[in-house]
Amino acid sequence: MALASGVRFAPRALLRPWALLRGTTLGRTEPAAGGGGDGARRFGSQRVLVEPDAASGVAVMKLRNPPVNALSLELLTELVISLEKLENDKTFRGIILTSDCPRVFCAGLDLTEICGRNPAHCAEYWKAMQELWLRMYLSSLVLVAAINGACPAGGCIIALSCDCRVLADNPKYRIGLNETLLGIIAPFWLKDTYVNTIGHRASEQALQLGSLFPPAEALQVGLVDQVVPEDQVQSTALSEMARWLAVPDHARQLTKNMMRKATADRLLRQRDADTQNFVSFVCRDSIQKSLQAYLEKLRQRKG
Ligand SMILES: CC/C=C\C/C=C\C/C=C\C/C=C/C(=O)SCCNC(=O)CCNC(=O)[C@H](O)C(C)(C)COP(=O)(O)OP(=O)(O)OC[C@H]1O[C@@H](n2cnc3c(N)ncnc32)[C@H](O)[C@@H]1OP(=O)(O)O
Repeated sequence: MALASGVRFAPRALLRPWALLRGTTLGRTEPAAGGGGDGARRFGSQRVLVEPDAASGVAVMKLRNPPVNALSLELLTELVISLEKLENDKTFRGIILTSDCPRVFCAGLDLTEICGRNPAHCAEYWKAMQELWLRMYLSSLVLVAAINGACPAGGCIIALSCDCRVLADNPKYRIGLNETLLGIIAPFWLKDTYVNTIGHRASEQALQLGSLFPPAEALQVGLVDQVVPEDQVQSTALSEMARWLAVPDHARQLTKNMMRKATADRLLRQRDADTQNFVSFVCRDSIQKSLQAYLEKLRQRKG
């Protein structure tokens, strides 16, 4: 990902993303409802809808992996590819990331990807999670999260990777890293991202307690930048975007890189070890049992 200055952000480490997309519709371009010209054409994939506005240089990227936008391997892969596509298109300077699923921004890791799966699958899955975080955290584009639903754990990771967060004012839309309540542990790079956002003491407390913050508290602790009525989330995200885009790209990009590079480099240096830790941790019998019990609880809660 080369900047205008020639500085490179994240190395293109990933994956074989295309191999995962058999049977999906990524790359399809279609006119948006009521749309006409180029700026109104949308593209995307099965699970990520992209509505680009060439005139403003801003694309709205919608997660649509119902019912709760759980981060399946396919969703992670499609997000990386959509992000890359926008980054490689000089028309675009910013992305507003939001959810197409009612009441949920993103439910975090898709627990079915790590429950009852073999170590190779868990490793592939975790590498895709690392890749998305690296790409988002170091993106040269401005990323604004328009958080229009619940945002636990991995959902919060996605939001924290953005430059700015706008949360809808609904007490059900809680945000935070609740991993400990599932009996799992946030990896160091996620902890670092939390600390970078809300500071050490607040992170220490929130991580250990697995706190999920309702909007007013999320604002107070600095986890989000604005809390607004639900019907103003998109317009506020657009206003925020305008504020960020008022800054010359090269200066903003280099500053972002300066602020975030050390955190990303730490993962890049230990990526394999982090994957091994993850796999050996989640494949333990005791962890599998608690994840299974958590999933079961979620499924029963429904009825
Ligand atoms: C050294 C390091 C070592 C190890 C590191 C270890 C781990 C890595 C750590 C951290 C990274 C991140 C971790 C995670 O993200 S774990 C996932 C955490 N997510 C949650 O706790 C959220 C769970 N979901 C909910 O609370 C609710 O679903 C939600 C508030 C999002 C929406 O509520 P709603 O009432 O609208 O929907 P539900 O009826 O609850 O759910 C519908 C449907 O979806 C299924 N579901 C929900 N969440 C998940 C999920 N995360 N994965 C898979 N499936 C999920 C739910 O079971 C229902 O299914 P069904 O009954 O079959 O319709």
